[in-house]
Amino acid sequence: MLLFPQQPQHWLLLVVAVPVLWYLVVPYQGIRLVFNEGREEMFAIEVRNVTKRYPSGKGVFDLSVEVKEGECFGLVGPNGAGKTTFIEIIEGLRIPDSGASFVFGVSSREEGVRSFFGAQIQENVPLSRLRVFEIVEVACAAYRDGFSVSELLEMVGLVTEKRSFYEHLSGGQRQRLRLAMALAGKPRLLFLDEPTTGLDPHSRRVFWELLQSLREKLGMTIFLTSHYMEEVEVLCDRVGLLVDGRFICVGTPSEVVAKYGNTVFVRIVVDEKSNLTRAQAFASVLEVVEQDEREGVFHIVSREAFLRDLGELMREKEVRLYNIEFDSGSLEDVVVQLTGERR
Ligand SMILES: Nc1ncnc2c1ncn2[C@@H]1O[C@H](COP(=O)(O)OP(=O)(O)OP(=O)(O)O)[C@@H](O)[C@H]1O
Repeated sequence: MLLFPQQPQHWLLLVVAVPVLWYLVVPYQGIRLVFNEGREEMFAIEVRNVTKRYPSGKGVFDLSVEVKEGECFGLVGPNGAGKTTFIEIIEGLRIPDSGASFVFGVSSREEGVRSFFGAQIQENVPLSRLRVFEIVEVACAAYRDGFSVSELLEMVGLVTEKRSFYEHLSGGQRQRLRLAMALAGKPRLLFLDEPTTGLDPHSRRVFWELLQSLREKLGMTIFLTSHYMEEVEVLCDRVGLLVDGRFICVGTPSEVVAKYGNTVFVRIVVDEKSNLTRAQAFASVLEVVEQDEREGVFHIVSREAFLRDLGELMREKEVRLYNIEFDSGSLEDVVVQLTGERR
């Protein structure tokens, strides 16, 4: 009767019953489809208008973000901006005052949300008197269908250190061990909170390479916080800059630099008969980074203003150019500039 209604009242029942069942049953199964401009899409992370205000007035305010499956999203911002608060709301460890967040369609408030992600434990967890393989064994014991101890040690390059005590590992090895623990349950989503803080530049690069190769192999989504903009440029598809609990900008690192960066550098080289020493008097030069008679690097107001100055110099002083290169600055320049503007 319900499948092939004959009577108008049965049609009415069908029209009412199906949406009600859909609403009740689908979230229960942990499946929630997001209807987005006619497309059906389920995000790895979806946060809608989340606010958490602490008694001090600090916190995070009206934050929304969507992270696609397989994407690497970087959350950056100064100390106290609200990064940990935001990440812990998504993980279900803090309850927001308002708004909602979902991981693969499951509300962060539900216990089951934990099955989707792995997170790196913090340095202050007491592990020092345990050996590497014992620590990984404990992590593996929590999952039925996760990776084995030997798979994990292989993945993070700690096979030869498996009998070493945690306290004897280098900073880079400890971070790789924490990564192994986070990966134990074969998570679809990995949370990394400042994963390379305290590492030397070489160990940091080793960690980046490891993460990139694991991402290629396992295809997981990554949500990380970082204070290193180079790390974000190397690893992340998109970045969100959080200041005082609010997003100032979200986009790919190059979009953010192109849209918000007003730091422009120029390097010019002139021929041997020309002299560049007058260049620092240009109105368009904010700062001389380096300069000698034939070559100079300047932090400038804009390309247009500098080219006007240079045109004048070439006409009046017969300066001939060998080479000119502009550089828009880095994500770090933009973040420093935007963060400073808000302070
Ligand atoms: N449980 C809490 N109770 C009261 N205030 C808190 C609590 N947790 C964080 N705060 C405050 O909220 C603000 C945001 O803190 P949060 O730790 O989220 O920032 P963060 O961006 O992760 O900082 P950092 O980069 O230093 O780790 C800070 O001013 C902090 O003091």
